[in-house]
Amino acid sequence: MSEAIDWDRIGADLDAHGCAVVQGLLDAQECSAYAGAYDDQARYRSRVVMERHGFGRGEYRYFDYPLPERLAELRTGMYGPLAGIANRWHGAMGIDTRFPAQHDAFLARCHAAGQRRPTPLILRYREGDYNCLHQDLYGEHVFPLQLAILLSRPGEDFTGGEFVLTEQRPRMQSRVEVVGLGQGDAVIFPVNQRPVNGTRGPYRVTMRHGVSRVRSGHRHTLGIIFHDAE
Ligand SMILES: O=C(O)CCC(=O)C(=O)O
Ligand SMILES: [Fe+2]
Repeated sequence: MSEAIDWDRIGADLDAHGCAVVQGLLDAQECSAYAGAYDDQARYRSRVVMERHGFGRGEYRYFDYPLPERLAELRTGMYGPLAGIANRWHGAMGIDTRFPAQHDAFLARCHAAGQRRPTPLILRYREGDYNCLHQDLYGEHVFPLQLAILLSRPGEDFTGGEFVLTEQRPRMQSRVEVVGLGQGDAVIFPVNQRPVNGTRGPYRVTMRHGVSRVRSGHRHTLGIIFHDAE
């Protein structure tokens, strides 16, 4: 995170659209290093083949602790500013839980509740693979924002495979958002719910995310979730 990130713009985009993009969060070298280490099993605690669980098609691996240094820095560094947005959102949604300013303190809360397993993950999609709409909830403690970083080059390494978000509004039709990402770009999005301003004050909408079918090539992403898993 060498360049300054415009957190006011990110907060405004999240409020208005339910997602925000940070361009070039990782450089091309970092992206290919993560993607190239997909098969380096020593870094990961487990592997999930999506088809076996009805999650879609493709696979992913959860990193083990200790996380690679840069990944740990990214997770801790992004948490602080996002905690401010998360607390504001909880206020707007009438949810009592508040998040501490430091990621360590939030992780201590997760760990005390038995959520001790790291959740950062790397995903790999090949031709025909996709990720069904889902939510990354791993226990009672949920940090309401997460990010996904595209490691591959759209149009060069792969085609298709678009990141999508759906927003389910109470007693209304659902809305969809397709997020255009370049290599190294991150999308920040809600894990579960977000507040939307209505004429009678804010109401809650339910969000899900997924990936459309990869038409050709290989697509890798790095996912950063701030709560740990049971
Ligand atoms: O591959 C993607 O873009 C989505 C990955 C995902 O579901 C996540 O990071 O939680
Ligand atoms: Fe996910």
